Amino acid sequence: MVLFPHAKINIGLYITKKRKDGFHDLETCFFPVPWTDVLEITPSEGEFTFSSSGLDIAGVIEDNLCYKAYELLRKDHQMPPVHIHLHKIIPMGAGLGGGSSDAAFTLMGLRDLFQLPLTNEDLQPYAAKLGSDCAFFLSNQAAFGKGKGDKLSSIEASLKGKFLVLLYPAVGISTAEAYAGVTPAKAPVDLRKAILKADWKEAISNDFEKSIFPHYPVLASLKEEMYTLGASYAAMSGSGSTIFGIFDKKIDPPARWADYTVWSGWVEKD
Ligand SMILES: C[C@@](CO)(OP(=O)(O)O)[C@H](O)COP(=O)(O)OP(=O)(O)OC[C@H]1O[C@@H](n2ccc(N)nc2=O)[C@H](O)[C@@H]1O
Ligand SMILES: Nc1ncnc2c1ncn2[C@@H]1O[C@H](COP(=O)(O)OP(=O)(O)O)[C@@H](O)[C@H]1O
Repeated sequence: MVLFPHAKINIGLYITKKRKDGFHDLETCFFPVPWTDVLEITPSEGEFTFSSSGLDIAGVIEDNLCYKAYELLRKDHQMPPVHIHLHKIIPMGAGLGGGSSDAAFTLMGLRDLFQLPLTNEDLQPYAAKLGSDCAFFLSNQAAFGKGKGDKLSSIEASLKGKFLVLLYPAVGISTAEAYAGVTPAKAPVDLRKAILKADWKEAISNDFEKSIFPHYPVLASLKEEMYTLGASYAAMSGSGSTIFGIFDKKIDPPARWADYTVWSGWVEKD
């Protein structure tokens, strides 16, 4: 079975509270982006095995979220061993949620491969244990997230018909460190309402930009460059360092971005 775990971007991100469990409460809108890894799951003999190609993934196999997803599901459901091959394309530590997406798609892939009687909703508690962002990837649809990012509700907003440009400038930012740099505060807007209006540029922001941009001024200038190129909205995704721009027409990435990882494409589905 071959699956295509996709990336996400956050449009609006407000960190509202430090929780007793050390995590933070946030308010954000997640949007799926069709930049994908390739994940193959096949039944195997003997024991669980894992291989990867494409971008190097740090750590041992036991650290990999695909392995963790398999182990977590296996505790409650009888499953034979599998071989997982992950072709890693989505940059890591980039604010694109690629690892969480791999984990969520592993859960759904195992469920489908072994016909486990589980709905996507039944998979939510497993996803929440694997990562705060993980539950979002169980449905390929824009969602408002609160709590740790795992309390989701659907939103009517969509990027369908927009041309998206994602620029990863190879600045690796640890999510935990990014959270540590933010002072939580009440969200300045009701994001669920603001996302339905047209003035995103004036109304919607990402709290991480305030603490991250002073350390990496290149990120602030890349965001400005997106606007110069005609973006209707530009921002950093999640804890960074990916900067994205939303356009009404196709643009060609400028030659000066040759050192960066760039993905661009039309969004074709809601
Ligand atoms: C910031 C966001 C925004 O969508 O995305 P990324 O930029 O990582 O893609 C997410 O909240 C990232 O979610 P995820 O990447 O799943 O984080 P986790 O693995 O659960 O947690 C990594 C670390 O981030 C911090 N963390 C994460 C989520 C949260 N609500 N509060 C936190 O304080 C904790 O220090 C935790 O140990
Ligand atoms: N299957 C996986 N793919 C990517 N990263 C993984 C995976 N499993 C574990 N990780 C770890 O998770 C970290 C965060 O990766 P990722 O979710 O892609 O980024 P982000 O949190 O910025 O959205 C990586 O640095 C990596 O060490």
